[in-house]
Amino acid sequence: MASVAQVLSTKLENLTTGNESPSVDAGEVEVHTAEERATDLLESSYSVEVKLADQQADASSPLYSAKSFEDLGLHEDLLKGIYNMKFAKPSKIQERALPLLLQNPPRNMIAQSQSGTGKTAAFALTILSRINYDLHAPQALVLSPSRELARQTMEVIQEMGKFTQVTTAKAIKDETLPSKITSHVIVGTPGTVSDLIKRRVIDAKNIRLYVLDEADNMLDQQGLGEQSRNLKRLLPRDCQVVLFSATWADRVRRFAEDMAPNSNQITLKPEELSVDGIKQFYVDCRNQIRDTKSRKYDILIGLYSLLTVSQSIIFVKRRDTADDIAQKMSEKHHAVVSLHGKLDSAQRDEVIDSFRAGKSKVLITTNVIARGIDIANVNMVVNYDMPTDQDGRPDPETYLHRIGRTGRFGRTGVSVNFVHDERSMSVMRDIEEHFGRAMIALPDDIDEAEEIIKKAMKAQ
Ligand SMILES: Nc1ncnc2c1ncn2[C@@H]1O[C@H](COP(=O)(O)OP(=O)(O)OP(=O)(O)O)[C@@H](O)[C@H]1O
Repeated sequence: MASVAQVLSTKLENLTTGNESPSVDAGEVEVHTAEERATDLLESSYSVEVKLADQQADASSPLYSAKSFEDLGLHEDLLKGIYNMKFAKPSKIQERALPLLLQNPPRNMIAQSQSGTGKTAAFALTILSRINYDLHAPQALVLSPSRELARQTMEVIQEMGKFTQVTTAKAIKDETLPSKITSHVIVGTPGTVSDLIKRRVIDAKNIRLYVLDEADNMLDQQGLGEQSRNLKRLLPRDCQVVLFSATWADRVRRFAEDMAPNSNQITLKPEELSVDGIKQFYVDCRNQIRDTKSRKYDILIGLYSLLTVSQSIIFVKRRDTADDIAQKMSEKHHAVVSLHGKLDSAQRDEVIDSFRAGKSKVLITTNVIARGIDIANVNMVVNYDMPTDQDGRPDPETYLHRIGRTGRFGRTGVSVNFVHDERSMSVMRDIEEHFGRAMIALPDDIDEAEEIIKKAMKAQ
């Protein structure tokens, strides 16, 4: 009979070689143009599956593209910006979305692509292509669900637009702003942006592009959804609405279509959403002699004392758990920071900046930064508490965003889920089923577990 370790390493190999992955039609992306979807209404279900012209081995990869940035017809100043950022070729979402986003007259867009595949550049290049640089007034408005993501997105737009005349402003809490913003692009969180429009610090009349990043999250939350919808009413009627996310739960699609009527759409199936570079494990903390709470913590500490992880993020449910673990791990000399909504703006900026700069190695956080944050060195994500919604139901969307903080743009990464009772096990199983991906049990022996994780981090 094979040992547990043998079974695990075979499973791991299968995962690495893709043998256990559900089959994905190589090189197919579903693109539904607005016209085609109008036909859908008349003729039951009609969808266009665009086959890539050049079906190479990796054509199913979301990073694969048959085109170059030149083929996408971008302005020379933008090409300079892109190449300066060391982007060689567009990713699949960039290749697919940009021609639709840049068509005239402008069309709304609802787009989906796996985490870490370059959605930000897709909308940033659209914004930078559409601005009238001679007009010193806000022309593009981007909403993000967190201040950390708004700050990051602003930096991407600035870097990409380095060779243009673009001016930018951040509309986030506690930011010092002029009495009238004349910058071309505003990136902010919904509450602050609404407030600034109400106070006429932002004049919305020239806004021609309204982008909701992590749009499903914004439209799904009561407060944010209402603010985003109210804001749209204040914008010019012909403003192009662009909604991006890695996840689009069915219940949110209706809101999205109201927000972005007659849109072009790019969609993925749930089983196409998992990023192959992220290997997903779980630790079963049940049936331990000690109570599960301290056992969970012991296993966490055990993992961290053995593993050399460049940087990692630990997700917990509650703010006080984040602080508690951060304090205990600091006492064990780990370079840890915690980030959650109880911190003030300055503290939040300091924490994320320190983590981004690599000064701290472990970030313990709640769902506040589950989405969008892009830090290349993060090679492990721990779900210390499995993600559930307010009613305690499994939350596969949040799960996918959390683990997507690693394995960015083709890098390898590992996620480790902590299961401590029947409930958390059932949450994990539901999430597995939702995405059609098996998570691999790590053995109780911490040294063995470490070997497996290390191997997965190096795989590819
Ligand atoms: N064409 C490209 N070539 C090389 N790197 C790229 C390209 N496009 C984007 N990237 C890089 O890939 C990383 C992930 O991009 P981005 O943050 O836009 O992902 P995303 O799809 O928005 O992910 P998420 O769903 O997590 O928000 C970034 O570091 C970005 O600089």
